[in-house]
Amino acid sequence: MNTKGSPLLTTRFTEELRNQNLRTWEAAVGHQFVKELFDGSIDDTVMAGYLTQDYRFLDAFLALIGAAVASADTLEARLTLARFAGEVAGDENTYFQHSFDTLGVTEELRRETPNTAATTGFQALFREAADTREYAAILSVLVVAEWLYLDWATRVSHPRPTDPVHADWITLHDYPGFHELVAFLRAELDRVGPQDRDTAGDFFGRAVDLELAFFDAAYAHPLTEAGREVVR
Ligand SMILES: Cc1ncc(C[n+]2csc(CCO)c2C)c(N)n1
Repeated sequence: MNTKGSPLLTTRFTEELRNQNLRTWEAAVGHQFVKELFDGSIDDTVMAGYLTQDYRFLDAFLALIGAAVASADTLEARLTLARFAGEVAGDENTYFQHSFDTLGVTEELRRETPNTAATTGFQALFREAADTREYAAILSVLVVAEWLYLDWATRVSHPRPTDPVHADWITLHDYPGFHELVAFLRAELDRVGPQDRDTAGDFFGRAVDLELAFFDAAYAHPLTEAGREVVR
């Protein structure tokens, strides 16, 4: 028996959700983007486009964490989520600024680059989840965004690439605090999700679909060298 009094061998709720989306989940975690990030062969135009879109993702994501802080049902959870928001606003933002400089992605170019459908889809999903004001719905989206990234970053045992733009993107999704964060978010969804099964399953599934679409979009919409200021 575990602490909730369930038999040990029952599947965790978050595991169940992942199993329901396993094909798409595996396609995202084993994506060409992940392979090329680890072996350092990813094209700068692909990385520049990906990070330009992901910075918009980060903005909407921070708003979603705010909704999680507002809807959490315990002080402990609220404190953890608030600290998480602080981290996202710190280290993650620094990585983006350094990488845009290295890849020659100017603010102007970022302004002129339209959203891909996946970015717009994520922004809409984040807003929809936040607007439910339901902790389980919000957590379902947060769990996918964090757990799927932890999964790809930890699954491959290859040595880290040497380029900091590549290596630091992996490290941001595989350090002890991030493992703890994913453990916390999953435990929270395991706790509150089963009371809200349909909503949780709906938001979780749509988030997994978008994660795969987001990787695909990086190859469909590279930021061409002509548009960038520094071509390395
Ligand atoms: C498409 C996409 N999905 C998930 C993440 C992962 N992620 C999103 S915000 C954030 C900050 C918390 O550490 C992390 C890790 C991403 N970057 N881009």
